[in-house]
Amino acid sequence: MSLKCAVQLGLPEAVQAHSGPISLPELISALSLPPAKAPYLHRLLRLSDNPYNAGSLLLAVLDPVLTEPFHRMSAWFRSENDDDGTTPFSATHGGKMVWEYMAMEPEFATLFNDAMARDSCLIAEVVVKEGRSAFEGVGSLVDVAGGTGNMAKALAKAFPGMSCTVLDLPHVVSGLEDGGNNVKYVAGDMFESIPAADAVLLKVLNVINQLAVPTIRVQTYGHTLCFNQLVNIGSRGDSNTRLPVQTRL
Ligand SMILES: C[S@@+](CC[C@H](N)C(=O)[O-])C[C@H]1O[C@@H](n2cnc3c(N)ncnc32)[C@H](O)[C@@H]1O
Repeated sequence: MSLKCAVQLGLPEAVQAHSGPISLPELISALSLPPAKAPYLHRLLRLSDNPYNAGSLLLAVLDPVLTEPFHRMSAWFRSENDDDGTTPFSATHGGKMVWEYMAMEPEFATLFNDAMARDSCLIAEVVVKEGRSAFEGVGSLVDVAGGTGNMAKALAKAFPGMSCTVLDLPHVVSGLEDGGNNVKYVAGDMFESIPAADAVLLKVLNVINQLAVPTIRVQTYGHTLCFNQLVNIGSRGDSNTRLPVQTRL
């Protein structure tokens, strides 16, 4: 919650905007805070603005839109609704599922999409550096549920011969310009159709308990590339899975 407060106050931006080290009084002034609050300010974590800034992710996951459903989990467990598709999220938000909710709440959707885009910046950098072989011979690729396209943009830049299509729901991609970097956007539902391409990219998150470090696997299943972010929740790892990126062909 301290991080949320720091981001809401605009602390990272104030530090970033200041040329050189910033003193506490200068920071208080830059943030337009009462001088009496100076003693408390040093307790807040400082985040700096850069493409990997976790601020929007933090604000998204701590937003009541996402935290409220957790307060209803025990009630959901006890309820007899196994076959009606109700989730803690939909029970909180008038029966809407998460993507349906996002389509109707642009402010939260923007926050969430920005959080995803920041994450993709980081993952794309690792994938491009460590997983190049998975893209050899791929002339066209479609990033399914690719959000606002940061992954596709990074891939198109790294592999100029490859054209990239980002498929996502209309409220996410409508209004986004086709990038000059061989990137175009298609609004649609992945359960209805996926644009034709040499390869289909899926970025998924798995929480498993065998790995010692967070790991990204670039796996290919036929023409499907799967960026599998494996997040460790265990304590032991084995030597085969310690690489930051694995390419499985
Ligand atoms: C967790 S976000 C991941 C976005 C992006 N792949 C990334 O890693 O940054 C999931 C994405 O799936 C999209 N999505 C959900 N249902 C979809 C559907 N039926 N068809 C296409 N996209 C969908 C959402 O709009 C959202 O952008």
